[in-house]
Amino acid sequence: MATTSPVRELPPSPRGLPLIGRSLEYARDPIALFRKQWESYGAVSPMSMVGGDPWVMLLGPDACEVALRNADKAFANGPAWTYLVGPFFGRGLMFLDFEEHHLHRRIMQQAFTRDRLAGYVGPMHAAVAAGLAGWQPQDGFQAYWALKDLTLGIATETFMGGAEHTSAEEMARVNRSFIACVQAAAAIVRHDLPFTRWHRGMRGRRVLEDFVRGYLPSRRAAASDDLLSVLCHIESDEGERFTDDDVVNHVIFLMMAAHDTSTYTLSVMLEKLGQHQDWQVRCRAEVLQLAARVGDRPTLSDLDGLTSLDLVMKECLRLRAPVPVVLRRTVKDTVVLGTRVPADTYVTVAPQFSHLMPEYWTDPEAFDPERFGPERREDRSHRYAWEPFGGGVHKCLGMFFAGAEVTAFLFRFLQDFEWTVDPAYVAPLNHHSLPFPKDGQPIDLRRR
Ligand code: HEM
Repeated sequence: MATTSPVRELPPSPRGLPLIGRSLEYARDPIALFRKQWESYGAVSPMSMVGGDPWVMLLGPDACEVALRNADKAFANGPAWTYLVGPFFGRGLMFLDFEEHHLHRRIMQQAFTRDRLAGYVGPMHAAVAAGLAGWQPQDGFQAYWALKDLTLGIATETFMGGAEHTSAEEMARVNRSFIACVQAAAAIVRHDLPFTRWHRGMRGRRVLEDFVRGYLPSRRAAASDDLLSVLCHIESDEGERFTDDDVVNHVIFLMMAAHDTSTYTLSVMLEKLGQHQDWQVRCRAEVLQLAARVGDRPTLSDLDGLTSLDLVMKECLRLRAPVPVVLRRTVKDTVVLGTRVPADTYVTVAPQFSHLMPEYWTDPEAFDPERFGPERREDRSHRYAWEPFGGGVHKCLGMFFAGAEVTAFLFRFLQDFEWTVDPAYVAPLNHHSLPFPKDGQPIDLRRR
């Protein structure tokens, strides 16, 4: 006779501090918190975070897979992400669920086809060249902040067609507004009161809306290759299109989704390539070979051939995922690996922990890009062992865009510069919202 194991109930959550639960512990050292939870409870553990609501943490690829695949439609994105950053990025694709998400994703996919991506690569090269022209080689060069400006330049070129008529000063204000919106996610006071982070985030959102809305008439009037224009004109196979509000919401979310994640990925790559000169030399040799063959402006297919850079990018995303956790909220009771998770529970899904589990990776803390090479393919140890771009229906729509952006940048950078980072350096990370190096990621930079 078949037997079924009884469903376990979650043990009570450790209390943490009033109002903020264990958020500070997360902000201090998320990996240490993941390990503590894993050792105390295993894959499904109780948590307490900001707001005092019940939270659950899912650790390891099996548990992450259940939530990301979402076979019984128990996990929703909107109510979870809205809680964290909804007023600033709400109604972006990642915030939509089920039928509505399906409809918007169907339309938006048209903006990320291979042909469209190939069209974004030209403006990327132009923005990289313009951005790098201002980099002054020196010891302790603050790479992270320079990269942040440069990737905003890429986003402005590829998303907004260069944002003609916006002065450098206004662009700097737009950049500050993004930062205000992202940082508002970590606010303890989550109301629009003067002088609070939340308030600065709300003000930032208004700046961003005015900025994007100002370009709608010209982009609706004539189709061009930038993402804003593409979103104005694309339709799904069934003829569905975005309204003006949809376009504004999607572009603001896309700029956020693309900006911090790519900046951090590049910053980690500069750190690791600065510490591991053998890899820097290897990647440069590949780039020089490509440049000798195709010149200054490689196409998307040319960039695909930079295989060493691809290995390094994958390894950096494993060691330091730009999105270490994704959020969900249960819309009904469900069971994860035998443990009941009640309806209306916030759920933290932690891909970053899977990336460091010795069960799936040899010497997981070591920088070893070759582990992704055809001989080893450690990422195949489990379908969800490596999931920096998430999984299931919400899997990152911009992953190939990010790959193109990163390789377009390094294609130019490796030719023009060489750099070192002390092998003993450990980046001091701020984890209040998406991670970034508090010291600006210093590198010793020389022109070649
Ligand atoms: C290295 C860079 C990036 C990383 C690590 C990353 C990571 C992620 C992750 C983990 C998710 C899933 C969120 C969830 O499941 O709730 C996601 C969603 C998304 N990302 Fe990215 N992302 C990156 C770059 C980009 C770029 C460059 C774009 C756009 C140009 C982009 C657009 C999106 C969109 C539209 C979604 C929502 C997909 C949906 O909900 O259907 N991302 N990203």
